[in-house]
Amino acid sequence: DCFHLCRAACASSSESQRGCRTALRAAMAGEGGAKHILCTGGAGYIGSHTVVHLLKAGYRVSILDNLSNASLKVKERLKQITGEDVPLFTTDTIDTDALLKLFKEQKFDGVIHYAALKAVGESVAMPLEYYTNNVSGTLTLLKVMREAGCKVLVFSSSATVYAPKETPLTEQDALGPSNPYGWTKFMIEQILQDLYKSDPSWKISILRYFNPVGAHPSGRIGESPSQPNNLLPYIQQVAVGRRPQLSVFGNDYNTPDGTGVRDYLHVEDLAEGHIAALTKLFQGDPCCITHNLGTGKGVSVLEMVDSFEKASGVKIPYKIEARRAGDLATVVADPSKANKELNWTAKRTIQEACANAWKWQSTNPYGYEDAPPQK
Ligand SMILES: O=c1ccn([C@@H]2O[C@H](COP(=O)(O)OP(=O)(O)O[C@H]3O[C@H](CO)[C@@H](O)[C@H](O)[C@H]3O)[C@@H](O)[C@H]2O)c(=O)[nH]1
Repeated sequence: DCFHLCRAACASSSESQRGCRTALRAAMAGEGGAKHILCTGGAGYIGSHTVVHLLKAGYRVSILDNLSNASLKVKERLKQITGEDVPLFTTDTIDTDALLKLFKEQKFDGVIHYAALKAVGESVAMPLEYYTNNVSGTLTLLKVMREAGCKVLVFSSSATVYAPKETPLTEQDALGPSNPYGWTKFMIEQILQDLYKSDPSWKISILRYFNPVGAHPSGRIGESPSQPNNLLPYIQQVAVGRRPQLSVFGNDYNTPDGTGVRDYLHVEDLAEGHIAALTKLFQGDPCCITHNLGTGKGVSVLEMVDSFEKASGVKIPYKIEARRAGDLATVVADPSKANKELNWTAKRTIQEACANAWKWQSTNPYGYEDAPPQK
């Protein structure tokens, strides 16, 4: 079919990729036109990687991002990767009038909603900001989507909605977040279920991600936290000399090497999971359906350090410290529902994730920011 022919014809230059996408969109036009997707939070870590894959799959894309935790530089990096100048609107999701205007002007066919505050510790200190931004922002977006008749939504949820448990987690497992950030995701999931019950013409996909890692293989986009909380970004910053050493939070857990075990998922696989979910919504009946996106495999902190050292050739000094409050020994997904229903599987390895993360970090040691002045 056209899609596979186009893919086969795709060379690596962005010029020919653009030609390929034009052909793909022309083919989609025969089926009612290339769908126009709005990615809220599309300049962020996961959003920016998804934009690349949406374009590759023949979608038209616009980004909505208030740049509170993202850089305008992402726009030029996306152009370098894809050859396309993706429109970026800096509207806030809680600004109803601006959103209404945007939806009137642009005619979106669907939305992937990433825009949110996401730091667990910060959410404990600033719950009102988190509930306002994440929950109220989503309510505004949903009301505007309803008003505009745009009722296709992929929502960025998190494994953090589950109640603490140490076996592979299925979508049926008990929910119960342990911090305000997690509660905002939990509440939005509930709002989406209620919305669908009230109006079953919506098509809604809720994706619960486990631990996204890695970067685009080009090294042009990646995760860029100024203060990293998560394991791999911290290791990356130790590797480029921004931090002296890694603190390993506990080595007395009931795991093979005593350190915490998580389900690390390459951000490129995660991006493809969104394309699979979105495409399924467009092809299928109205629904409100939830899927875990993870690998199903656990990796310990020390295994991650070892993989990163091998991928980068850089030694990561670390020190064993006390357990971090609230951490569990093991959190791993059961991804079989997504494997089956979305025909999606996480394919990339931890080694690939480390190699890609290193390419990004070593060529952009301060992420999208300029290096601080020398003392
Ligand atoms: O400097 C560090 C950072 C982390 N860890 C350990 O590394 C593992 C992973 O930690 P982290 O990368 O912080 O991920 P999680 O604690 O699993 O939390 C992530 O994954 C959750 C979903 O599973 C989301 O809710 C959170 O937002 C997201 O930060 C854990 O065992 C931590 O104890 C360290 O030893 N040192």
